Amino acid sequence: MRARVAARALRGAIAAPPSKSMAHRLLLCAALAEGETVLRNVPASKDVQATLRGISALGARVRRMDGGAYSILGIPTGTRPRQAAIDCGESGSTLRFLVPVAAALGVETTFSGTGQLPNRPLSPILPCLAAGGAAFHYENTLPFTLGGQLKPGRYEIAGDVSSQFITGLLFALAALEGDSEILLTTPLHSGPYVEMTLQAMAAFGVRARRTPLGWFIPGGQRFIPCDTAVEGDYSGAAFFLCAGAISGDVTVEGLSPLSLQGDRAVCDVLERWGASVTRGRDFVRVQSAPLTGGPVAGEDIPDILSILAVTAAAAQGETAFTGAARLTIKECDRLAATAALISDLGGRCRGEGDLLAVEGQPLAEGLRPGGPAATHRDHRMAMSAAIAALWCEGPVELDCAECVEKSYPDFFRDYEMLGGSVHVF
Ligand SMILES: O=C(O)C1=C[C@@H](OP(=O)(O)O)[C@@H](O)[C@H](O)C1
Ligand SMILES: C=C(OP(=O)(O)O)C(=O)O
Repeated sequence: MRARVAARALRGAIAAPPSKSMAHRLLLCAALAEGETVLRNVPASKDVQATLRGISALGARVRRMDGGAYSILGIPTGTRPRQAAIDCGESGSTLRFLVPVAAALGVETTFSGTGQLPNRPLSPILPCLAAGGAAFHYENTLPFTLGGQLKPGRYEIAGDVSSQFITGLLFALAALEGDSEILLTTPLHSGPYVEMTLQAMAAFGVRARRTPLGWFIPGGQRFIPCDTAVEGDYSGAAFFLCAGAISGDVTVEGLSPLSLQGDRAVCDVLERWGASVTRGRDFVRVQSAPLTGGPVAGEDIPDILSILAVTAAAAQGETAFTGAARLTIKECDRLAATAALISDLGGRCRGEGDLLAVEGQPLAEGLRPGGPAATHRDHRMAMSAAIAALWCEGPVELDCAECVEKSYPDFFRDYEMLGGSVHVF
């Protein structure tokens, strides 16, 4: 499905979508708990559907309630399935969280996936799982089957490929009877995501302690079921907050200023660049103002780098994002795709090594042509392209509109609510 989108400015208020990252985590904890958890404000995104399928396959009983809530009966200790098959769709989080968890539960599980997922890295976690008791034969693609039984102990892993491996290990090791330790062999990137993991675990009464080189996870802990709601998503909201900064006045409701989400940094970056940012108790409002770009460290905030680059294209001066190499292993090579998107629409951007560099041009100095935009079927590229339409004279034509369903199914509805035009064909 293609879409032609256009907007001169976006104005108004929308509700933040629920956080996909927090939903994955709370669902995992609920699956590991004994008894019934009620989880409210669960996103309808495809990735979260994949995690719901995954925990069901491992033995959790999932029931949809009214209004986006779910009841989850945790995986019973005595009657776990011996085998399971999980289609992770395109969700890296689902795969990388569930691989160590399945091994901790001792359920022989076949993991499959679509899109780029079979090509995204999994190998960094496999040696430590093998040393810890898991058994598998992995040929650098999916499907692959993992069996064996993970034991408590010492797990060494790189911190700079994907933090999702560490999140998965934290869940898995906390479900074992003995004490364990995670040791980072390289510095941690995407660190705030690990903090979100610890926060989700704490909501279920489970703890891990930071050590100089990793985490200590006491064994014999129990995940205690609870009734909780998924918080609003800064990663999805970032698209419209950036739109407010480029041209307009956008309020996103349901965003907590206390959230541990690393992508909350979008507010600080936009403010530093000159936008007017108001942080309320439960909302963020961004109003446009003349923007001047400036350097951004991207190591911890990979999911907002593309939309920040699109925003920097409408700012005065050059903006350099460091830590951009990790964008090459997302749903597409987002480093190349972001540079191509901005360049194809008439802006200036290059991606090289660990650097994404944008040469901006303020709106007052003229609009860019617009035209076709390649999404590579990547939700964050599609949403970035739609916001880039704000600095384009003509419409922007996306080659795939439905890919937004991976994280933000209502994206185009919200785009229209704020005054943008969307024609799907
Ligand atoms: O843990 C998470 O919820 C995520 C971690 C990040 O991945 P990396 O840790 O691989 O950077 C991020 O890009 C992804 O969208 C969600
Ligand atoms: C990379 C993403 O998610 P995942 O790694 O879970 O597929 C994302 O949402 O941009």
